Amino acid sequence: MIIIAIVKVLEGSTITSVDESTIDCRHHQLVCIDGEGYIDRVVDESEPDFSSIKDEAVKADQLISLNPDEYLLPGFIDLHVHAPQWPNAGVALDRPLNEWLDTYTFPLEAKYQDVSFAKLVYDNLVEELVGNGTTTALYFGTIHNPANLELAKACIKHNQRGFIGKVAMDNPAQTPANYRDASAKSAVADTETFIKQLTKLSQNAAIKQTPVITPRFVPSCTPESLKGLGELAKKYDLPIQSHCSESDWENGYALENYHKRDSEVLDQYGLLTDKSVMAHGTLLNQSDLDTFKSRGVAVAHCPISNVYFGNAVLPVSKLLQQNVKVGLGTDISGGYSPSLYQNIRQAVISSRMLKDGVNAALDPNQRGTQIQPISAKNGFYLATVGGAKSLHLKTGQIKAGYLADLQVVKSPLASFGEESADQIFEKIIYHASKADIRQVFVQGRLAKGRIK
Ligand SMILES: Nc1nc2[nH]cnc2c(=O)[nH]1
Repeated sequence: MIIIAIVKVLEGSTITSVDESTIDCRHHQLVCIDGEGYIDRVVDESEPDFSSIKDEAVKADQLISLNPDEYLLPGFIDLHVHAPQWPNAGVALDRPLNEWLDTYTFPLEAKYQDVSFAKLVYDNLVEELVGNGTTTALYFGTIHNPANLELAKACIKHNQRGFIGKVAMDNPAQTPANYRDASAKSAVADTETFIKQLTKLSQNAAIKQTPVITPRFVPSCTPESLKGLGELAKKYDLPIQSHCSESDWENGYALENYHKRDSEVLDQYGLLTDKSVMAHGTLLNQSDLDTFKSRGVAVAHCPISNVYFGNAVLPVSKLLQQNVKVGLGTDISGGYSPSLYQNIRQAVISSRMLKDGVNAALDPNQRGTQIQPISAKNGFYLATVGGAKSLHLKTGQIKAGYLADLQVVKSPLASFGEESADQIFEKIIYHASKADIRQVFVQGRLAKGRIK
C-alpha cells in the first residue's frame, strides 16, 4: 500500500463550484495537501477520523487553521493577460482598438527590448495578480524572448503557474517598424527558440511554466507566420492563444483581406485545437461557435475589456448551453483591473444589459436579446473550473486529486445576523478586494501571506 505523506492541512470553511450554476459550501473541513501539492483528501467534521487527522497535523506542526470569518476558495485562473501592458492599466480606454494598439500599446510593448524594464514590470505584475487570488495565468508576452523569460522567472519567484507566449506579429502593414518580427521565418524560429528556453528554465522550477503558441491576431500576422505557428503547435503539442472576433474592426479585417471569418482563417492554419484559447469572441456567429465546439476551442471572456473594445457582449449562457468552453480573463490593459473578482462582477452586469437592452426609446419586448443573464455562481465557475478545463489542468475545485491552488478570503463585510451560505458567497464575490485575500497557495506552496 502506498502511504501518501501529508505536508499541510488547512482547517476551515470551503466554497467550491460543483457545476456551472451550483456551489458547494462546507463548514469546518480539513483539506489535506500532499508533498506534490495535490489535495489528498477533504475531510468533513462528521467523518470518524476527523479528530485524529487534526491531532496528527497539530503534532507534526502542519495544521493551518482559518479564522471563523475566513473562507477557503479555489485560486482563480486568468485566461487572458497581456503582461507588458501592465504599466498602461486604465490608460486611453476611450480610443477604439486599432488606435489604442497603434498609439499606446505597441509603443509600450516595444520597450521590452530592455530586459531590466521587463524584470521590473513583470515582478510587480505577477505579485499583483497573485495578490488578487490568481494562481494560474495565461500570458501574452512580447516579441522579445529575453523579456519573456523574465516573465517566466517572475512566475517562478512568486509561485504562480504561468502559460507564456512569445508574441508573433510580422505583418508590416499592421505593425510598427520598431515592434514587429523581422519576417515570418524569424517569428516562427524565435517562437521555437522560446519553447526550448522556457522548457529548460521550467525543468527545475517548483511550479511548471508552459510555452504557448501566440499569433497576436489575424491582422498582425502574415499567412506564412500563421501557417508556421500552426505547424509548431502540432510539432510540440502546445497550447495556442490569440484573439478572435473581438471587435467590428478585427472581425472586418479577416472578411476584407481573406474573404473568410476570423475563425476560418485561424482554423485553416491549424490554430483552432482543443488546446486553443481565443480571447473575447464578442462577434462570433453560430458557425464560429460550431467550429469552436467541434474543435474543443475555449473562449477567454474578458468582460471589462469588452465594454471598451468588444462592440458587443459575449452571450456567455448561450456558449455554456452549447458546451463551448469558457473561462475568464482580465485582458490587462484592455481591461483596467488585475482582479478576476471585478471581472466576475462585470460579466454579470454586462449579461444583464444584454438581456434587457439599453435603448429606452424601444418597447421592452424589442429592447433586449432575452439571452439568459449569468449569476455570480456562473462567474465563479468561469474563473475557476472554466479556466481549468480550458487549460486542461486538474485544478479549480477543492476536491481530492486536484492541485492545491487555493485562496483564503476574509469575509469583506460585517455580518448583522444569520446568513446563508449563498449570501456569504455572494458578499465575497461582490465585495472582496486584494486586502481581503489573506493567503494564496499554488500547488500547496504559499504564494501570498504568512502562516500564523
Ligand atoms: N484587447 C486587445 N486586443 C488585441 N488584439 C490584438 N492585440 C490586442 C491587445 O493587445 N489587446
